[in-house]
Amino acid sequence: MDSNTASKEQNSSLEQHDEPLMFEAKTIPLKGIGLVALQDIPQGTLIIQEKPLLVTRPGAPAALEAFLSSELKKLDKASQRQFLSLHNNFPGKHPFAGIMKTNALPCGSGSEIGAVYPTICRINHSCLPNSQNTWNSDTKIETIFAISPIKCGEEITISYDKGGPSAVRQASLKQSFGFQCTCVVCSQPKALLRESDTRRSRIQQLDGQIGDPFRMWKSPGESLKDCHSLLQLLKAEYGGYSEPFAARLYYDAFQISIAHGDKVRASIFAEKSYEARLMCEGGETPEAKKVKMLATNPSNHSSFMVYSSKWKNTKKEKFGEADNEAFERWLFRISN
Ligand SMILES: C[S@@+](CC[C@H](N)C(=O)[O-])C[C@H]1O[C@@H](n2cnc3c(N)ncnc32)[C@H](O)[C@@H]1O
Repeated sequence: MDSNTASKEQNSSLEQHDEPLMFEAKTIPLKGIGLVALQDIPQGTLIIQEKPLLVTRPGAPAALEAFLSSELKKLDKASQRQFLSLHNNFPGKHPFAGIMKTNALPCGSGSEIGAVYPTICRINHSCLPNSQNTWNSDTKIETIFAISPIKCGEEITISYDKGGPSAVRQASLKQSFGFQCTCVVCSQPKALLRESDTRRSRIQQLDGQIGDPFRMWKSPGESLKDCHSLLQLLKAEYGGYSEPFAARLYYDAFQISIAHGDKVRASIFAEKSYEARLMCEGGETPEAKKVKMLATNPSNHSSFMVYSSKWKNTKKEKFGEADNEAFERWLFRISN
């Protein structure tokens, strides 16, 4: 099926939804089908939510093919058609496994289990995406939220990459998805791309450093400073729309603070993590609910004072300042 026919079919199945759609499926030059906004979409908007067509775990191609073939037989004809119309970058002996490999999104961050969706799987990649995909393990539904404002006519994009500088991203996108990325980041003039590469490499490095439990234990002040540096880098690289990363970063800062007994900062970090999650996945995921609860009761976390009580709050401590910069320095324990 060519991509024009496939996008027409896609739109006719979308028209069966009750709500007016914020987007349409369209052929995008050099990308096959993509989703394009039919209206301005504000940041934090739920664009679409879908149940999986098929869920699977990784396996050898032949075994996966047999599993998918039997799962496919259990679907109704319309769903079978939707699955078979999805793009396949790996045609050949194992067509069902190829469709899965091209389209499956992980059911949760780092999960080996993946799922495909009739419409969400039409969303193309950008290294500066305007949307985020999230699996809700309670409702078993995948959501797409706008993580930055999207203009009418703009393509809706998510990120397929695992971060890092452009050469690393390009190689992995080429190998896993068969395309050369020409997004706004990758097609910047060389000097700007170099600056972006430096920031993204440093972002990866800081991210790894912050997650090191030994450092959180022995040098929590340094870990917290890294969180602050990472936040500045994210703001520079993602133009102020860094919520998907900030949600995790604030949760790391929460964990560092609570493990050394600082309930006040921990509560603020948990609230900030919740606000960031609200923008990119809504308030109904188990992760968002948990962090909201921790903002109210930070000491409910299992690592409360596990490393030390050296940051236990005293009545004398002055919590926060009116001025934003001073407040940030206080929050991240940055001395002059
Ligand atoms: C999950 S599908 C996305 C929808 C797909 N375009 C379609 O026609 O159904 C992934 C495939 O879309 C294409 N694709 C996604 N993002 C792209 C991009 N930024 N540039 C070029 N092709 C892209 C690649 O062929 C990739 O393997």
